[in-house]
Amino acid sequence: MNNNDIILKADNLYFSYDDEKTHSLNGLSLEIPRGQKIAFMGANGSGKSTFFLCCTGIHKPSSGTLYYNGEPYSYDRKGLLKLRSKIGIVFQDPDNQLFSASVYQEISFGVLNLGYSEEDAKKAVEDVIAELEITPFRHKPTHALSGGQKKQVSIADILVMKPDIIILDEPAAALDPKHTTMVNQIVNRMTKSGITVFMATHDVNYAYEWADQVILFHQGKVLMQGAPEEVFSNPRVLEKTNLEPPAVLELFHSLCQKQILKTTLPLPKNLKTLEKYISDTNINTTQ
Ligand SMILES: Nc1ncnc2c1ncn2[C@@H]1O[C@H](COP(=O)(O)OP(=O)(O)OP(=O)(O)O)[C@@H](O)[C@H]1O
Repeated sequence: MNNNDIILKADNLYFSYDDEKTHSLNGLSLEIPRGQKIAFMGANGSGKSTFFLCCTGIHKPSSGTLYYNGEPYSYDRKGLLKLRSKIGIVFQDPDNQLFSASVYQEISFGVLNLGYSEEDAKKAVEDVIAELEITPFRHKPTHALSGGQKKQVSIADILVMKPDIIILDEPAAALDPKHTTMVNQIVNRMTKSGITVFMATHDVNYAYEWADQVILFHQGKVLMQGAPEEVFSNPRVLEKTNLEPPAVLELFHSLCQKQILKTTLPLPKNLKTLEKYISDTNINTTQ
């Protein structure tokens, strides 16, 4: 792959929270292609959140280098300001992110801090309020919002800055099905507009269908990176990271074993494709 196609690269990162005996990142290296949807998976404590905090410049690795658009990270004030505007993180718990009194203040804080004029900030905030359907509660204090509304505002906080990369740490955690669907729709719109999306998730079915690439973390480094079909068809790495294969793949393989479907078919991405395989087979056998 051409180097210009790599938006973020990590080279041999180490990071420890307290002492140098336990490494939360333990020689982690990876390359992320621009404009893709990347699912980060792995057991609890495997280092996903720590890596995300390093990506945004909140943590600095004790050794190793991060590159954004081919340039090594710079941790001076100017470098960090640039990182903050280009790589945004939406935390798992919105209460760790929202700190302004009102929704409007909350969403405008980031752009005003980046030096937008009042007028440009107003336009950017209004656009994102409309896009994320925040209008009905735009005048509410942030502490009075529901969990789903808080999640919408915390995504708006980041989107308003028009980042190149948006990092979502388990965006559907604690959301009901309606709000999960809404967040998924927002994420789909982001990827269509060319933003590179990193998402930590434990949901193998979602990751399998959604992601262009899956990165499996294990003990602070990358165990495997590849297309979802490739990663989720590897029983050894799934077992090591405590992951089950996606339901649609399990069903497909079981139908192949029973010789209802042919193993030569491409792996189905979702249940709709699997249903089509089955109905095509029925048509072929009844003709
Ligand atoms: N603030 C902290 N202080 C001390 N240790 C921490 C802190 N945050 C994370 N760790 C440790 O760093 C390691 C990696 O944790 P991290 O939160 O990055 O994993 P994760 O893959 O995001 O986990 P999860 O899926 O549970 O969110 C773990 O051993 C964890 O205990």
